[in-house]
Amino acid sequence: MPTKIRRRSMDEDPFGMVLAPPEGETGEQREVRLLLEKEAKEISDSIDEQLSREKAQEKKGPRPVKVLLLGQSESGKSTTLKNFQLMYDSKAFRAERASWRAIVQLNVVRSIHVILDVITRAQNRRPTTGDDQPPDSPVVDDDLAALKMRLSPLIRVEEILMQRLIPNGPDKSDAARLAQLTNIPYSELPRNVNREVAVHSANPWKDVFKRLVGSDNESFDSEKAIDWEDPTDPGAVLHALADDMKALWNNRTVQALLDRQNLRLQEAAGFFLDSLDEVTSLKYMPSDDHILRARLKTLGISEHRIKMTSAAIGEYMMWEDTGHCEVRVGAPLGILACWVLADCANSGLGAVLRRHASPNCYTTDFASDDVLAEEPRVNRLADSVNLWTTIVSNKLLANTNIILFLNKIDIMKSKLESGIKLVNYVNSYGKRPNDLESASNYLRKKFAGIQRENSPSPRVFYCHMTTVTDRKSTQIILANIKDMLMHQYLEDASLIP
Ligand SMILES: Nc1nc2c(ncn2[C@@H]2O[C@H](COP(=O)(O)OP(=O)(O)OP(=O)(O)O)[C@@H](O)[C@H]2O)c(=O)[nH]1
Ligand SMILES: [Mg+2]
Repeated sequence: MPTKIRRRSMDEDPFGMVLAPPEGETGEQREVRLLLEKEAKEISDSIDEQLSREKAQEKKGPRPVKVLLLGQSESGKSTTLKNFQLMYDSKAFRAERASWRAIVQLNVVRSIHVILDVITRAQNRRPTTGDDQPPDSPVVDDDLAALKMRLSPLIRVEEILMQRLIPNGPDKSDAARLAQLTNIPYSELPRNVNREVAVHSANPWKDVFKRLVGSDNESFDSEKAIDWEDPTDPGAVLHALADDMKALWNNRTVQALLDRQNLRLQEAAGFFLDSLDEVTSLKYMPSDDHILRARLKTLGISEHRIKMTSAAIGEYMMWEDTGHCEVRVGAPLGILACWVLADCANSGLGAVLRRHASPNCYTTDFASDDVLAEEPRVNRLADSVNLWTTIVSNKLLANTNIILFLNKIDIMKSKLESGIKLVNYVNSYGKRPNDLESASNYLRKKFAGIQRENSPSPRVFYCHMTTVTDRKSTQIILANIKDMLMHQYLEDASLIP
Protein backbone atom coordinates (compact mmCIF):
# COMPACT_ATOMS: atom_id res chain seq x y z
CA MET A 1 0.00 0.00 0.00
CA PRO A 2 1.52 3.40 -0.99
CA THR A 3 2.46 5.58 1.96
CA LYS A 4 1.19 9.15 1.95
CA ILE A 5 3.96 11.68 2.46
CA ARG A 6 2.96 15.02 3.83
CA ARG A 7 4.91 17.94 2.39
CA ARG A 8 6.64 20.02 4.98
CA SER A 9 6.57 23.78 4.54
CA MET A 10 9.64 25.70 5.69
CA ASP A 11 7.82 27.81 8.27
CA GLU A 12 6.24 24.87 10.03
CA ASP A 13 7.39 24.33 13.61
CA PRO A 14 9.35 21.02 13.60
CA PHE A 15 8.26 20.22 17.17
CA GLY A 16 4.67 20.99 16.29
CA MET A 17 4.98 18.63 13.34
CA VAL A 18 6.32 15.84 15.47
CA LEU A 19 3.66 16.29 18.10
CA ALA A 20 0.77 16.90 15.71
CA PRO A 21 -1.74 14.05 15.35
CA PRO A 22 -1.27 12.03 12.18
CA GLU A 23 -3.22 13.28 9.19
CA GLY A 24 -6.60 11.62 8.71
CA GLU A 25 -6.58 10.11 12.21
CA THR A 26 -9.85 8.34 13.00
CA GLY A 27 -11.64 8.69 16.34
CA GLU A 28 -10.54 5.21 17.37
CA GLN A 29 -6.90 5.82 16.40
CA ARG A 30 -6.99 9.06 18.37
CA GLU A 31 -8.31 7.23 21.41
CA VAL A 32 -5.49 4.68 21.20
CA ARG A 33 -2.85 7.39 20.62
CA LEU A 34 -4.04 9.36 23.64
CA LEU A 35 -4.02 6.18 25.71
CA LEU A 36 -0.41 5.45 24.72
CA GLU A 37 0.64 9.05 25.40
CA LYS A 38 -1.05 9.02 28.80
CA GLU A 39 0.61 5.76 29.68
CA ALA A 40 4.04 7.03 28.57
CA LYS A 41 3.63 10.17 30.68
CA GLU A 42 2.58 8.20 33.74
CA ILE A 43 5.59 5.92 33.40
CA SER A 44 7.93 8.84 32.89
CA ASP A 45 6.52 10.70 35.93
CA SER A 46 6.78 7.66 38.14
CA ILE A 47 10.41 7.14 37.06
CA ASP A 48 11.18 10.76 37.91
CA GLU A 49 9.69 10.31 41.36
CA GLN A 50 11.52 7.06 41.79
CA LEU A 51 14.85 8.61 40.82
CA SER A 52 14.46 11.40 43.36
CA ARG A 53 13.56 8.90 46.08
CA GLU A 54 16.56 6.75 45.18
CA LYS A 55 18.93 9.69 45.31
CA ALA A 56 17.70 10.59 48.79
CA GLN A 57 17.98 6.98 49.92
CA GLU A 58 21.46 6.47 48.48
CA LYS A 59 22.77 9.36 50.53
CA LYS A 60 21.64 7.59 53.70
CA GLY A 61 22.85 3.99 53.54
CA PRO A 62 24.90 1.41 51.65
CA ARG A 63 24.54 1.97 47.99
CA PRO A 64 22.17 -0.18 45.94
CA VAL A 65 23.34 -2.11 42.91
CA LYS A 66 21.20 -1.33 39.91
CA VAL A 67 20.63 -4.10 37.48
CA LEU A 68 18.78 -3.87 34.20
CA LEU A 69 17.70 -7.15 32.63
CA LEU A 70 17.43 -7.01 28.88
CA GLY A 71 16.83 -9.60 26.22
CA GLN A 72 14.29 -11.01 23.87
CA SER A 73 10.92 -12.20 24.98
CA GLU A 74 11.24 -15.64 26.56
CA SER A 75 14.99 -15.27 26.99
CA GLY A 76 14.69 -15.87 30.73
CA LYS A 77 14.77 -12.38 32.27
CA SER A 78 11.92 -13.00 34.72
CA THR A 79 13.41 -16.37 35.60
CA THR A 80 16.79 -14.78 36.28
CA LEU A 81 15.06 -12.25 38.48
CA LYS A 82 13.26 -15.03 40.37
CA ASN A 83 16.66 -16.65 40.97
CA PHE A 84 18.04 -13.41 42.43
CA GLN A 85 15.00 -13.20 44.67
CA LEU A 86 15.18 -16.84 45.71
CA MET A 87 18.85 -16.49 46.59
CA TYR A 88 18.85 -13.18 48.41
CA ASP A 89 15.29 -12.73 49.64
CA SER A 90 13.79 -16.19 49.80
CA LYS A 91 11.09 -15.02 52.21
CA ALA A 92 9.68 -12.61 49.63
CA PHE A 93 10.03 -15.25 46.90
CA ARG A 94 8.08 -17.80 48.91
CA ALA A 95 5.44 -15.31 49.93
CA GLU A 96 4.42 -15.30 46.27
CA ARG A 97 3.85 -19.05 46.16
CA ALA A 98 0.05 -18.75 46.09
CA SER A 99 0.22 -16.39 43.12
CA TRP A 100 2.56 -18.67 41.19
CA ARG A 101 0.27 -21.61 41.96
CA ALA A 102 -2.41 -19.86 39.91
CA ILE A 103 0.07 -19.26 37.06
CA VAL A 104 1.12 -22.92 36.99
CA GLN A 105 -2.57 -23.86 36.81
CA LEU A 106 -3.02 -21.39 33.98
CA ASN A 107 0.01 -22.84 32.17
CA VAL A 108 -1.52 -26.32 32.47
CA VAL A 109 -4.95 -25.38 31.17
CA ARG A 110 -3.42 -23.43 28.29
CA SER A 111 -1.38 -26.45 27.21
CA ILE A 112 -4.56 -28.55 27.32
CA HIS A 113 -6.39 -25.86 25.37
CA VAL A 114 -3.71 -26.00 22.64
CA ILE A 115 -4.21 -29.76 22.38
CA LEU A 116 -8.02 -29.46 22.29
CA ASP A 117 -7.66 -26.93 19.45
CA VAL A 118 -5.42 -29.32 17.52
CA ILE A 119 -8.07 -32.05 17.90
CA THR A 120 -10.84 -29.69 16.80
CA ARG A 121 -8.87 -28.76 13.68
CA ALA A 122 -8.35 -32.43 12.88
CA GLN A 123 -12.09 -33.08 13.37
CA ASN A 124 -13.00 -30.18 11.11
CA ARG A 125 -10.92 -31.45 8.22
CA ARG A 126 -13.21 -33.01 5.65
CA PRO A 127 -12.89 -36.79 5.74
CA THR A 128 -12.68 -36.90 1.94
CA THR A 129 -9.63 -37.07 -0.26
CA GLY A 130 -8.91 -33.48 0.90
CA ASP A 131 -6.16 -31.72 -1.08
CA ASP A 132 -3.95 -30.81 1.87
CA GLN A 133 -4.66 -33.93 3.91
CA PRO A 134 -2.18 -36.79 3.58
CA PRO A 135 -3.85 -40.20 3.43
CA ASP A 136 -2.25 -41.38 6.70
CA SER A 137 -3.54 -38.38 8.70
CA PRO A 138 -4.30 -39.39 12.32
CA VAL A 139 -8.01 -39.87 12.86
CA VAL A 140 -9.84 -38.59 15.93
CA ASP A 141 -11.86 -41.58 17.10
CA ASP A 142 -14.95 -41.55 19.33
CA ASP A 143 -12.94 -42.15 22.51
CA LEU A 144 -10.70 -39.17 21.85
CA ALA A 145 -13.72 -37.02 20.94
CA ALA A 146 -15.35 -38.03 24.26
CA LEU A 147 -12.14 -37.21 26.15
CA LYS A 148 -12.11 -33.82 24.53
CA MET A 149 -15.71 -33.21 25.62
CA ARG A 150 -14.93 -34.20 29.20
CA LEU A 151 -12.03 -31.76 29.32
CA SER A 152 -13.96 -28.83 27.91
CA PRO A 153 -14.68 -27.37 31.42
CA LEU A 154 -10.99 -26.48 31.51
CA ILE A 155 -11.61 -23.78 28.93
CA ARG A 156 -13.89 -22.13 31.48
CA VAL A 157 -11.21 -22.53 34.17
CA GLU A 158 -8.78 -20.77 31.85
CA GLU A 159 -11.25 -17.94 31.36
CA ILE A 160 -11.71 -17.54 35.11
CA LEU A 161 -7.97 -17.41 35.75
CA MET A 162 -7.45 -14.94 32.90
CA GLN A 163 -10.31 -12.83 34.16
CA ARG A 164 -8.61 -12.59 37.54
CA LEU A 165 -5.23 -11.96 36.02
CA ILE A 166 -6.38 -9.33 33.56
CA PRO A 167 -9.78 -8.11 34.84
CA ASN A 168 -10.18 -5.52 32.07
CA GLY A 169 -9.26 -7.91 29.30
CA PRO A 170 -5.99 -7.77 27.35
CA ASP A 171 -4.37 -4.37 27.69
CA LYS A 172 -5.63 -2.26 24.82
CA SER A 173 -2.40 -0.32 24.65
CA ASP A 174 -0.37 -3.51 24.35
CA ALA A 175 -2.62 -4.70 21.57
CA ALA A 176 -2.26 -1.37 19.84
CA ARG A 177 1.50 -1.41 20.30
CA LEU A 178 1.86 -4.88 18.86
CA ALA A 179 -0.27 -3.93 15.91
CA GLN A 180 1.77 -0.74 15.43
CA LEU A 181 5.01 -2.65 15.46
CA THR A 182 4.01 -5.20 12.93
CA ASN A 183 1.36 -3.46 10.84
CA ILE A 184 -0.60 -6.66 11.40
CA PRO A 185 -4.00 -6.22 13.10
CA TYR A 186 -3.81 -7.60 16.64
CA SER A 187 -6.39 -10.28 15.90
CA GLU A 188 -4.25 -11.55 13.02
CA LEU A 189 -0.93 -11.74 14.84
CA PRO A 190 0.61 -15.22 14.72
CA ARG A 191 -1.34 -17.59 16.91
CA ASN A 192 1.39 -18.24 19.45
CA VAL A 193 1.90 -14.49 19.92
CA ASN A 194 -1.76 -13.65 20.10
CA ARG A 195 -2.57 -16.41 22.51
CA GLU A 196 0.08 -15.88 25.14
CA VAL A 197 -1.20 -14.25 28.29
CA ALA A 198 0.82 -11.21 29.18
CA VAL A 199 0.58 -8.88 32.11
CA HIS A 200 1.76 -5.34 32.01
CA SER A 201 4.26 -4.35 34.66
CA ALA A 202 1.74 -1.88 36.11
CA ASN A 203 -0.75 -4.71 36.74
CA PRO A 204 -0.60 -5.84 40.40
CA TRP A 205 -1.48 -9.41 39.47
CA LYS A 206 0.27 -10.98 42.45
CA ASP A 207 -2.05 -9.12 44.82
CA VAL A 208 -5.05 -10.49 42.95
CA PHE A 209 -4.06 -14.07 43.61
CA LYS A 210 -3.16 -13.32 47.18
CA ARG A 211 -6.89 -12.96 47.67
CA LEU A 212 -6.86 -16.73 47.69
CA VAL A 213 -4.87 -16.52 50.88
CA GLY A 214 -6.96 -17.36 53.92
CA SER A 215 -7.06 -15.27 57.07
CA ASP A 216 -4.79 -17.66 58.93
CA ASN A 217 -1.75 -16.65 56.95
CA GLU A 218 1.02 -16.68 59.50
CA SER A 219 2.97 -18.82 57.09
CA PHE A 220 2.77 -18.02 53.37
CA ASP A 221 5.17 -20.81 52.69
CA SER A 222 2.77 -23.66 53.26
CA GLU A 223 -0.65 -24.92 52.33
CA LYS A 224 -2.05 -22.59 54.97
CA ALA A 225 -1.55 -19.83 52.43
CA ILE A 226 -4.49 -20.97 50.32
CA ASP A 227 -8.17 -20.63 51.07
CA TRP A 228 -9.03 -24.21 50.12
CA GLU A 229 -12.74 -23.55 50.61
CA ASP A 230 -12.82 -20.86 47.92
CA PRO A 231 -15.45 -22.17 45.43
CA THR A 232 -13.77 -20.33 42.55
CA ASP A 233 -10.38 -21.90 43.13
CA PRO A 234 -9.62 -24.10 40.08
CA GLY A 235 -7.72 -26.71 42.11
CA ALA A 236 -10.76 -28.96 42.59
CA VAL A 237 -11.61 -29.04 38.86
CA LEU A 238 -8.01 -29.76 37.92
CA HIS A 239 -7.91 -32.57 40.46
CA ALA A 240 -11.17 -34.09 39.18
CA LEU A 241 -9.92 -34.02 35.57
CA ALA A 242 -6.37 -35.17 36.28
CA ASP A 243 -6.76 -38.68 34.82
CA ASP A 244 -8.39 -37.34 31.68
CA MET A 245 -5.60 -34.79 31.22
CA LYS A 246 -2.98 -37.51 31.55
CA ALA A 247 -4.89 -39.73 29.11
CA LEU A 248 -5.04 -36.85 26.63
CA TRP A 249 -1.33 -36.08 26.86
CA ASN A 250 -0.40 -39.76 26.49
CA ASN A 251 -2.84 -40.41 23.65
CA ARG A 252 -1.00 -41.62 20.53
CA THR A 253 -3.30 -39.78 18.12
CA VAL A 254 -2.72 -36.56 20.03
CA GLN A 255 1.05 -37.06 19.88
CA ALA A 256 0.84 -37.77 16.16
CA LEU A 257 -1.29 -34.67 15.55
CA LEU A 258 1.14 -32.51 17.54
CA ASP A 259 4.08 -33.98 15.61
CA ARG A 260 2.43 -33.19 12.31
CA GLN A 261 1.96 -29.60 13.34
CA ASN A 262 5.50 -29.46 14.68
CA LEU A 263 4.12 -28.43 18.05
CA ARG A 264 6.69 -29.46 20.64
CA LEU A 265 4.80 -28.55 23.78
CA GLN A 266 7.48 -30.08 26.02
CA GLU A 267 9.91 -27.41 24.83
CA ALA A 268 7.43 -24.59 25.21
CA ALA A 269 7.50 -22.17 28.10
CA GLY A 270 5.33 -23.14 31.05
CA PHE A 271 5.12 -26.85 30.22
CA PHE A 272 3.77 -28.88 33.14
CA LEU A 273 2.04 -31.82 31.45
CA ASP A 274 4.89 -34.05 32.62
CA SER A 275 4.11 -33.08 36.24
CA LEU A 276 0.34 -33.56 36.24
CA ASP A 277 0.36 -35.81 39.31
CA GLU A 278 1.91 -33.06 41.40
CA VAL A 279 0.19 -30.07 39.86
CA THR A 280 -3.31 -31.55 40.08
CA SER A 281 -2.94 -32.99 43.56
CA LEU A 282 -5.34 -31.67 46.16
CA LYS A 283 -3.60 -28.91 48.11
CA TYR A 284 -0.94 -28.44 45.45
CA MET A 285 1.63 -25.76 46.26
CA PRO A 286 4.33 -25.10 43.67
CA SER A 287 7.90 -26.01 44.59
CA ASP A 288 10.71 -23.50 43.98
CA ASP A 289 11.50 -25.33 40.74
CA HIS A 290 7.90 -25.09 39.57
CA ILE A 291 7.91 -21.38 40.27
CA LEU A 292 11.05 -21.01 38.15
CA ARG A 293 9.42 -22.95 35.31
CA ALA A 294 6.08 -21.10 35.47
CA ARG A 295 5.59 -18.79 32.52
CA LEU A 296 3.94 -15.40 32.61
CA LYS A 297 4.92 -12.97 29.91
CA THR A 298 5.68 -9.52 31.24
CA LEU A 299 5.30 -6.32 29.27
CA GLY A 300 6.84 -2.94 29.90
CA ILE A 301 9.39 -2.15 32.56
CA SER A 302 8.94 -3.73 35.95
CA GLU A 303 10.96 -2.78 38.97
CA HIS A 304 12.00 -5.07 41.81
CA ARG A 305 13.99 -4.48 44.96
CA ILE A 306 15.90 -7.23 46.65
CA LYS A 307 17.30 -6.45 50.08
CA MET A 308 20.83 -7.63 50.79
CA THR A 309 22.52 -8.35 54.07
CA SER A 310 25.98 -7.40 52.82
CA ALA A 311 27.56 -4.28 54.23
CA ALA A 312 28.67 -2.94 50.86
CA ILE A 313 25.58 -3.62 48.81
CA GLY A 314 22.35 -2.38 50.37
CA GLU A 315 20.00 -3.90 47.86
CA TYR A 316 19.66 -4.99 44.29
CA MET A 317 17.39 -2.70 42.35
CA MET A 318 16.36 -4.63 39.30
CA TRP A 319 14.45 -3.68 36.23
CA GLU A 320 13.14 -6.06 33.63
CA ASP A 321 12.50 -4.51 30.27
CA THR A 322 10.59 -6.40 27.62
CA GLY A 323 9.95 -3.35 25.53
CA HIS A 324 11.27 -4.19 22.15
CA CYS A 325 10.98 -7.88 21.81
CA GLU A 326 7.48 -9.12 22.36
CA VAL A 327 6.63 -10.36 18.90
CA ARG A 328 9.85 -12.19 18.20
CA VAL A 329 9.15 -15.88 18.06
CA GLY A 330 10.66 -19.02 16.63
CA ALA A 331 13.74 -20.48 18.29
CA PRO A 332 15.15 -23.16 16.06
CA LEU A 333 18.17 -23.63 18.29
CA GLY A 334 16.81 -22.80 21.67
CA ILE A 335 19.73 -20.67 22.78
CA LEU A 336 18.76 -17.25 23.96
CA ALA A 337 20.69 -14.31 25.19
CA CYS A 338 19.62 -12.43 28.24
CA TRP A 339 21.89 -9.68 29.38
CA VAL A 340 22.30 -8.18 32.73
CA LEU A 341 23.53 -4.65 33.02
CA ALA A 342 25.07 -4.34 36.42
CA ASP A 343 25.30 -0.70 37.04
CA CYS A 344 27.78 1.37 38.97
CA ALA A 345 26.42 4.47 40.60
CA ASN A 346 26.91 7.01 37.86
CA SER A 347 25.72 5.31 34.71
CA GLY A 348 22.90 6.65 32.62
CA LEU A 349 20.50 3.96 33.73
CA GLY A 350 17.77 6.42 34.66
CA ALA A 351 18.00 7.99 31.25
CA VAL A 352 17.97 4.64 29.50
CA LEU A 353 14.89 3.62 31.43
CA ARG A 354 13.18 6.82 30.47
CA ARG A 355 13.98 6.17 26.85
CA HIS A 356 12.59 2.68 27.12
CA ALA A 357 9.49 3.99 28.84
CA SER A 358 8.53 5.79 25.67
CA PRO A 359 6.49 3.69 23.27
CA ASN A 360 8.47 5.31 20.44
CA CYS A 361 11.49 3.23 21.19
CA TYR A 362 9.58 0.11 20.24
CA THR A 363 8.87 1.52 16.83
CA THR A 364 12.49 2.56 16.40
CA ASP A 365 13.79 -0.89 17.25
CA PHE A 366 11.43 -2.59 14.90
CA ALA A 367 11.74 -0.10 12.09
CA SER A 368 15.38 -1.09 11.89
CA ASP A 369 14.44 -4.68 11.16
CA ASP A 370 11.66 -5.04 8.61
CA VAL A 371 12.28 -8.70 8.20
CA LEU A 372 11.27 -9.39 11.77
CA ALA A 373 8.05 -7.45 11.49
CA GLU A 374 6.99 -9.25 8.37
CA GLU A 375 8.50 -12.64 9.05
CA PRO A 376 8.16 -13.48 12.72
CA ARG A 377 9.80 -16.90 12.41
CA VAL A 378 13.23 -15.32 12.36
CA ASN A 379 16.28 -17.10 13.73
CA ARG A 380 16.42 -15.81 17.28
CA LEU A 381 20.15 -16.21 17.48
CA ALA A 382 20.62 -13.70 14.65
CA ASP A 383 18.12 -11.45 16.38
CA SER A 384 20.07 -11.74 19.63
CA VAL A 385 23.28 -10.69 17.89
CA ASN A 386 21.58 -7.56 16.54
CA LEU A 387 20.24 -6.61 19.96
CA TRP A 388 23.59 -7.32 21.61
CA THR A 389 25.34 -5.00 19.14
CA THR A 390 22.85 -2.24 19.96
CA ILE A 391 23.31 -2.66 23.70
CA VAL A 392 27.10 -2.76 23.78
CA SER A 393 27.45 0.26 21.50
CA ASN A 394 25.08 2.39 23.59
CA LYS A 395 27.05 5.39 24.87
CA LEU A 396 24.80 5.86 27.89
CA LEU A 397 25.76 2.38 29.04
CA ALA A 398 29.47 2.81 28.36
CA ASN A 399 30.40 2.68 32.05
CA THR A 400 28.22 -0.21 33.10
CA ASN A 401 29.34 -3.77 33.55
CA ILE A 402 27.61 -6.03 31.11
CA ILE A 403 27.11 -9.65 31.93
CA LEU A 404 25.85 -11.82 29.14
CA PHE A 405 23.81 -14.91 29.89
CA LEU A 406 23.66 -17.25 26.92
CA ASN A 407 20.61 -18.96 28.31
CA LYS A 408 18.60 -22.13 27.68
CA ILE A 409 21.77 -24.11 27.20
CA ASP A 410 19.81 -27.23 28.20
CA ILE A 411 17.51 -26.81 25.21
CA MET A 412 20.41 -26.08 22.91
CA LYS A 413 22.15 -29.23 24.14
CA SER A 414 19.14 -31.43 23.48
CA LYS A 415 18.62 -29.88 20.04
CA LEU A 416 22.24 -30.37 19.01
CA GLU A 417 22.04 -33.93 20.27
CA SER A 418 18.87 -34.50 18.26
CA GLY A 419 20.85 -33.69 15.10
CA ILE A 420 20.03 -30.04 14.51
CA LYS A 421 23.11 -28.41 12.97
CA LEU A 422 24.37 -25.06 14.26
CA VAL A 423 25.91 -24.33 10.85
CA ASN A 424 22.41 -24.22 9.34
CA TYR A 425 21.71 -21.16 11.49
CA VAL A 426 25.19 -19.66 11.75
CA ASN A 427 26.99 -20.08 8.41
CA SER A 428 30.32 -18.99 9.82
CA TYR A 429 30.29 -21.96 12.19
CA GLY A 430 31.59 -24.00 9.25
CA LYS A 431 32.79 -27.51 9.89
CA ARG A 432 33.35 -27.24 13.64
CA PRO A 433 32.02 -30.16 15.70
CA ASN A 434 28.28 -29.96 16.34
CA ASP A 435 28.55 -30.46 20.11
CA LEU A 436 27.63 -28.21 23.00
CA GLU A 437 31.17 -27.38 24.07
CA SER A 438 32.37 -26.30 20.62
CA ALA A 439 29.12 -24.46 19.91
CA SER A 440 29.13 -22.56 23.19
CA ASN A 441 32.83 -21.63 22.91
CA TYR A 442 32.22 -20.34 19.43
CA LEU A 443 29.18 -18.28 20.44
CA ARG A 444 30.94 -16.90 23.49
CA LYS A 445 33.84 -15.71 21.28
CA LYS A 446 31.43 -14.19 18.76
CA PHE A 447 29.55 -12.20 21.40
CA ALA A 448 32.84 -11.15 23.04
CA GLY A 449 34.18 -9.95 19.67
CA ILE A 450 31.07 -7.84 19.01
CA GLN A 451 31.41 -6.34 22.46
CA ARG A 452 35.09 -5.51 21.93
CA GLU A 453 34.50 -3.91 18.55
CA ASN A 454 31.40 -1.92 19.45
CA SER A 455 31.83 -0.77 23.05
CA PRO A 456 32.44 2.99 23.22
CA SER A 457 35.32 2.32 25.63
CA PRO A 458 37.06 -0.90 26.77
CA ARG A 459 35.32 -2.91 29.47
CA VAL A 460 35.59 -6.34 31.01
CA PHE A 461 33.31 -8.88 29.39
CA TYR A 462 31.51 -11.43 31.51
CA CYS A 463 29.65 -14.25 29.86
CA HIS A 464 27.89 -17.24 31.36
CA MET A 465 26.31 -20.19 29.62
CA THR A 466 23.18 -20.68 31.70
CA THR A 467 20.09 -22.73 32.32
CA VAL A 468 18.34 -20.35 34.66
CA THR A 469 15.60 -22.86 35.44
CA ASP A 470 18.35 -24.83 37.17
CA ARG A 471 18.53 -23.28 40.60
CA LYS A 472 21.83 -24.69 41.75
CA SER A 473 24.01 -23.76 38.79
CA THR A 474 22.37 -20.35 38.54
CA GLN A 475 23.00 -19.58 42.19
CA ILE A 476 26.71 -20.28 41.76
CA ILE A 477 26.76 -17.80 38.88
CA LEU A 478 24.84 -15.19 40.85
CA ALA A 479 27.24 -15.58 43.78
CA ASN A 480 30.16 -14.95 41.38
CA ILE A 481 28.42 -11.88 40.04
CA LYS A 482 27.91 -10.55 43.54
CA ASP A 483 31.60 -11.11 44.38
CA MET A 484 32.59 -9.32 41.21
CA LEU A 485 30.34 -6.37 42.06
CA MET A 486 31.62 -6.21 45.65
CA HIS A 487 35.19 -6.24 44.38
CA GLN A 488 34.40 -3.43 42.00
CA TYR A 489 32.70 -1.48 44.74
CA LEU A 490 35.70 -1.77 47.05
CA GLU A 491 37.99 -0.82 44.18
CA ASP A 492 35.87 2.24 43.41
CA ALA A 493 35.98 3.20 47.07
CA SER A 494 39.79 2.77 46.91
CA LEU A 495 39.65 0.18 49.67
CA ILE A 496 41.62 -2.30 47.60
CA PRO A 497 44.32 -1.43 45.08
N1 LIG B 1 14.41 -25.15 29.60
C1 LIG B 1 14.65 -23.90 29.98
N2 LIG B 1 13.60 -23.07 30.17
C2 LIG B 1 13.89 -21.82 30.56
C3 LIG B 1 15.21 -21.36 30.80
N3 LIG B 1 15.15 -20.06 31.16
C4 LIG B 1 13.85 -19.74 31.19
N4 LIG B 1 13.09 -20.79 30.83
C5 LIG B 1 11.64 -20.84 30.73
O1 LIG B 1 11.28 -20.06 29.60
C6 LIG B 1 10.09 -19.35 29.87
C7 LIG B 1 10.32 -17.88 29.59
O2 LIG B 1 11.17 -17.33 30.56
P1 LIG B 1 10.90 -15.88 31.17
O3 LIG B 1 11.88 -15.70 32.27
O4 LIG B 1 9.46 -15.72 31.46
O5 LIG B 1 11.32 -15.00 29.90
P2 LIG B 1 11.33 -13.40 29.80
O6 LIG B 1 12.65 -13.04 29.17
O7 LIG B 1 11.03 -12.78 31.10
O8 LIG B 1 10.17 -13.19 28.75
P3 LIG B 1 9.21 -11.89 28.57
O9 LIG B 1 8.57 -11.60 29.88
O10 LIG B 1 8.24 -12.33 27.50
O11 LIG B 1 10.10 -10.79 28.06
C8 LIG B 1 9.68 -19.65 31.31
O12 LIG B 1 8.67 -20.64 31.31
C9 LIG B 1 10.94 -20.19 31.93
O13 LIG B 1 10.67 -21.12 32.94
C10 LIG B 1 16.29 -22.28 30.59
O14 LIG B 1 17.47 -21.97 30.76
N5 LIG B 1 15.93 -23.53 30.18
MG1 LIG C 1 9.43 -11.62 31.74
